[in-house]
Amino acid sequence: MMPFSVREFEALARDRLPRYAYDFIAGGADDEVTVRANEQAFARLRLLPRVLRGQPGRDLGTTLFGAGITMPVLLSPTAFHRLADPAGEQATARAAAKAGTVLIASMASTVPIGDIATAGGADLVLWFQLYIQPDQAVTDALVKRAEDAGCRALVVTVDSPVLGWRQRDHHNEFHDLPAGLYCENMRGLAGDSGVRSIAMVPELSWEHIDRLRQTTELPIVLKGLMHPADAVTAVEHGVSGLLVSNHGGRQLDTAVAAIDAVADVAAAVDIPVLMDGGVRRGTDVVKALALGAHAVGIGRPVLWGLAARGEEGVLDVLELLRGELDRALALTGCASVRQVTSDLVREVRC
Ligand SMILES: Cc1cc2nc3c(=O)[nH]c(=O)nc-3n(C[C@H](O)[C@H](O)[C@H](O)COP(=O)(O)O)c2cc1C
Ligand SMILES: CCCCC(=O)C(=O)O
Repeated sequence: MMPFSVREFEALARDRLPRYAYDFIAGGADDEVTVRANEQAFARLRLLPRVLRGQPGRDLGTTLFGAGITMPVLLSPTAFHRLADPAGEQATARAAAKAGTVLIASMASTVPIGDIATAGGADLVLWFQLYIQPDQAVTDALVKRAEDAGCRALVVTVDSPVLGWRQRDHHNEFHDLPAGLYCENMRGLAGDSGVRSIAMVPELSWEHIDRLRQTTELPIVLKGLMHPADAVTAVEHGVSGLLVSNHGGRQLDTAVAAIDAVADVAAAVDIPVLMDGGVRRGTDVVKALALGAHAVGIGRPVLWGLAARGEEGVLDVLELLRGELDRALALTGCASVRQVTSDLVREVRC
């Protein structure tokens, strides 16, 4: 069956993946209230279209930190792509390059960042997601690896001072990567224990961000920030962008849906605000833009594409979303992503 939506890709991926891998990807923290809320919140937002604004075509392109991208849909960082396909992050990188959008490579990738960059080639806009490590020398080495690979931004995940309680992983006893898979970016660094050697740092604070700011010239994006007061503080600390996210409901369960946090954060700052969590349709992208996001990220949909059909599947997912976004813009009366305004969304009770 040819999938015609992200949801249909998920069904295909579910059939193909071993149970533990499907659960790792689909699952979230505790009761998974926030996993569900991320999608449900989009359904609660409804579009109020404009008509008769005659336009021959739509311009989906935008720019981020000086790089042009063909649509405001990024690949959010997700760990362990080789769980979904043997080519792992290399396949994902090729698809992102072909689609002309940003790949935020996870620090927990199963292909080293340099090889991801090589696979994507010169066309790929590559960013690196970082968990700041307890040992500064390890963090510095990771930043150096990302810079050497040509990454154009650092995305620092700040919603994980400890890891969320992933009940499905406990039931499946999924604690170590299968033989042959490795957190490749950690290889050879101090404390590298081989498997899942990434540490969460409960002490993480603004001082860590200040220190990182002094270490690198790359733009820093904070990922996992939801509160407008934190957004203001981030700007004071020289942060260049924000990715509003609750980690796809994998960290703090019962956190508000990511889309519900966007408007207040966007109103509080002048730097680019991105969001991820629950984006499954082109109409979701329009809603996020209307609420002030510059672009959105997708996490699980990429892995569904990868598990279903490798590189081609990731590209199919991205192109499905591009088509949906294009149609949604046409149907709301927008000639470009810049024309999406806040009056196009209404919240309903359902
Ligand atoms: C399987 C999986 C692995 C993830 N790994 C990471 C990671 O390594 N680093 C990170 O910052 N976020 C990670 N995330 C969170 C995503 O970046 C993103 O916030 C989330 O998936 C967005 O929600 P969505 O899956 O509904 O699109 C992961 C999410 C999933 C589903
Ligand atoms: C130590 C890897 C963490 C990956 C991650 O962020 C997630 O599974 O959500």
